[in-house]
This record gives sequence, C-alpha cells and structure tokens, in this order.
Amino acid sequence: MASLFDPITIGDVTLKNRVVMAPLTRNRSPKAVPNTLNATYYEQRASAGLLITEATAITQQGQGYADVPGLYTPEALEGWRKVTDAVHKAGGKIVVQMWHVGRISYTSLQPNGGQPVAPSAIRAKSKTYLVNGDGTGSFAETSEPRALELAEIAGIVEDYRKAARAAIDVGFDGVEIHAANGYLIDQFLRSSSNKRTDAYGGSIENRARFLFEVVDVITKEIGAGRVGIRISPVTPSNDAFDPEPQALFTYVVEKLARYQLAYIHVVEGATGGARDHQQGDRPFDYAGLRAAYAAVGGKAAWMANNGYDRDLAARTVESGEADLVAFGKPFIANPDLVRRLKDGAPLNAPDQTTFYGGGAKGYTDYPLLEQVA
Ligand SMILES: C=C(C(=O)O)c1ccccc1
Repeated sequence: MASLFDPITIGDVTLKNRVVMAPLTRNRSPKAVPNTLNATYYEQRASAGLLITEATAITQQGQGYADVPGLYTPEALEGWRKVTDAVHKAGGKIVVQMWHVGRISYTSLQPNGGQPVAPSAIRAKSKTYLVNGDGTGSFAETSEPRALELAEIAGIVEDYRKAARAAIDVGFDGVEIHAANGYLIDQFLRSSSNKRTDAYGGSIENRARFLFEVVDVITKEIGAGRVGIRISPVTPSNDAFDPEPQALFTYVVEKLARYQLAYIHVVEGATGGARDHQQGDRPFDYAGLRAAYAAVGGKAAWMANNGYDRDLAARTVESGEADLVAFGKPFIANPDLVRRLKDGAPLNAPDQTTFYGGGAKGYTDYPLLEQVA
C-alpha cells in the first residue's frame, strides 16, 4: 500500500514523494518574464515531489492575464532557467504548465491589440486580470473573441511544439499540457464554446481533434515520458460547460491511453470550489474515468486535485484511487507543506488579498514551521 510520502516514477521522472504543487497563477512576472523572486518562490517549495509551474503562455496570443509568465521570448526562457536551476539545486523536480487561454483574454494583451481567438466567436462570461497605468491590478470582462480560421490551427499546434522544446532546453523536467479550466483546448472540447462545423467541431472526436494534435506534436518532440496533461471534466471555470462530460472525457482518456504519458491530472469538481460540482444529469464518476483509462491499457500516473486535505489525500493514495495528489492554496501559504503534512503540523492560512499581483508579501514571506513560535 503506497503512502503520500513514498517515491514514485512518473514516465521518465522519479519523484521523492507524491505531494504535488498544483499550478497557481500569481501574476508576478511583469513583461511575461520570470524573475529572481519567482525563482525564490519555487525554490522554497522544492520539497514537493513535483512542482507544476503557474500556467505559462506559449505565445502572446496565448496570454490572457497581466504579468503571467511566457515561454516565447529569449528573456522569459532565461528567466525560467533561473527557476529550474534553483529548484534542481534544492533537490526538486519541476514541470511547466503550457497554456493558451483562447477567449479568456483582453484586447490590450493580444498582439496588435487584436481580438482573442477561440474555436467559435462566443464571448465567455468571465473576467481577466489587468494591470492599470498606476500599477494597481483589476479584473475586467474578457473581450469578444474571433473564431479561428481552419488554416490558423496548425500554427498554434506548432507553437505548442516549439514551447515544449524550449521548456526542456531551459531545464524543465517535463511539461503539463493545460487542457482544463475553460482555456483554449477545453474550449474546443466543450460543446458550449465550440460550434464549429468543420473537422474541429460537432462530434466528440472532432472537438477533441485539436487536443490530440497538440499531444501528438509534444510527445514526438520531447517524449511522452515527460508529458502530463490537466483536465477538468465538470469545472464551470471561465464559462466552460458540456452536458455530457462522462462521454466526452471517457473518449479523451481512452485515446490518451495510447500515448503512455507521465501523468494525468484531474481537477475534481469546480476548480477551487465544490468537489461535488455537477454538469449534466448525473454526478461525474472519477473512478469510472480512471477505470476506462486503465481498461484500454493506460499506465500514466493518476494525479487528483481540488480541495484535498491531509487525511483525504493520504486515504486516496493509500487506497490506490490516485497515485499523487496536487495541492494548490495550501502550497501558497506553506512552502514546507510536505513536512507539515507528514508531521500532522498546523498549516499557515493563505492570505487571499495577495494571491494575484504584488511582490514578496503573500508570496515568499510565509513562515516555515521552525519559524513559527
Ligand atoms: C490558469 C488558471 C487556471 O488554470 O485556472 C488561473 C488563471 C487566473 C486565476 C486563477 C487561475
């Protein structure tokens, strides 16, 4: 029976424990360039079995929020090298979450102030984070997107390939494809945001086509053993909706089984919200999803996320229901979360007012266990 604190090998990467830092957007990389403060933040949390970076834009078109990092300029890649070096020196492992926001963006963030792109010209009922002229941050309604021309899609797939290659070249141990939370790949998957009538819309197979073109190029470029993927079958984040999530995501995982990825990361319920959130006419069956994946030969590690506490995480791994558990907010406030979970020690409470934007306050200044009186 495995424990949360046992090592595990996922694909080509061996982890010292099964406690994962989930991707957490913090909006602290001005000009999309990771900086030394970011390096310190990740280094502080390197006792995690695996760090997944905050969502990282593969191009400017894929950028949807102010001050999130990118993977598409020389300066950003140099910045990420500082992060991977610092994490590796501290004995950690780190993968980068590769992100294209699609319609969850704002014209001022887009190349030439243009419209964000999406499978269809359907505006999301969602907001994005902008930085004002005086340096303060605020949330704004996302802009009206334009539908991608069929001829543009191959170019975005190539952007993913380039970004994956760059990620490995700057020292990441692998990549996580962000296919969750109502961003571009998820916008193609969900029928509420994809009304295309070409080969990328309509049937589940067609709506998943873009996802598998991305998985194809990335696994060919860097090897499937360094590739994870995040999905969120029923999250309502960013206005995501599909009435038949079980059928949709069963198709997705059964096809993913062919790739022997390093891991599959599943957000259970509403991202950052209710674990029992439901879309469609019945509760989502996560165990059934994993069983469907395994039944067709899928062997990737299974990573569970959303609202886990120590006891639930321990039980979930000990029972074999998941191989790893990803923690979000607890890692914001507890750089030494692994030790605290292992010792059953109290956790620092996260300060929600400093989640997004700013500097060291609420980012790198949370106390370690030994610093708490
Ligand atoms: C990348 C995000 C996600 O995956 O939900 C995100 C973006 C902005 C705020 C919180 C989270």
